[in-house]
Amino acid sequence: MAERVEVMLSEEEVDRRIQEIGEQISKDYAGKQVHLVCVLKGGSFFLCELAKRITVPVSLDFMSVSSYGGDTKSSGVIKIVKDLDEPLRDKDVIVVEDIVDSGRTLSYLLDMLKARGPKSMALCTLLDKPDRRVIDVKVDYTGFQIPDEFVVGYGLDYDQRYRNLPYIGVVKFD
Ligand SMILES: O=P(O)(O)OC[C@H]1O[C@H](OP(=O)(O)OP(=O)(O)O)[C@H](O)[C@@H]1O
Ligand SMILES: Nc1nc2[nH]cnc2c(=O)[nH]1
Repeated sequence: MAERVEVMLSEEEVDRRIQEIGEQISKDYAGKQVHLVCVLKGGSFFLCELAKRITVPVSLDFMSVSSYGGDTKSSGVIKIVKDLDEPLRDKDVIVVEDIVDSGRTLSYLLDMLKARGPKSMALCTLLDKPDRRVIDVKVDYTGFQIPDEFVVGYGLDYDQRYRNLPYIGVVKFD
């Protein structure tokens, strides 16, 4: 079966939108330093592009999580595979993600990170699939709201492939 990727959002569209979000964050955090928290692996491509477009001082940290399998998977309970290097206390934190789907991962993760005492906490996602939401999550910055399709590119994988595509696409099987 042949596999191909159909473009949903072109490289130009994605770049333009990231520039806009970068400008908005720079305005909203004028006079402050933002601490960007990247959730690996998917969020890494968006984080790098976004960070370059933010004009207030930026610091970065990275974490990696995985959902517990089996019965607990649907609860959104996640295991920290790699924790942040720095404490969040008194920092203006923006969690940067590639996609919010059911909302389970982010709902759990944000609660966990808020308990570490940041001065403020916001969520920025490149993609949002509102039709798939199971748990309500407050998203502060959204690149694009997309329909319920499995997308790849810009950090998002299909079986670990396609993360490096510079656009958002949908895998089609002919
Ligand atoms: O809203 P949810 O339904 O919880 O889904 C969103 C999560 O799924 C993706 O991560 P994934 O598990 O694919 O990890 P990866 O970034 O390492 O590929 C994405 O980066 C979010 O963390
Ligand atoms: N690659 C990929 N991962 C996801 N995780 C949650 N939704 C998606 C999606 O549409 N694509």
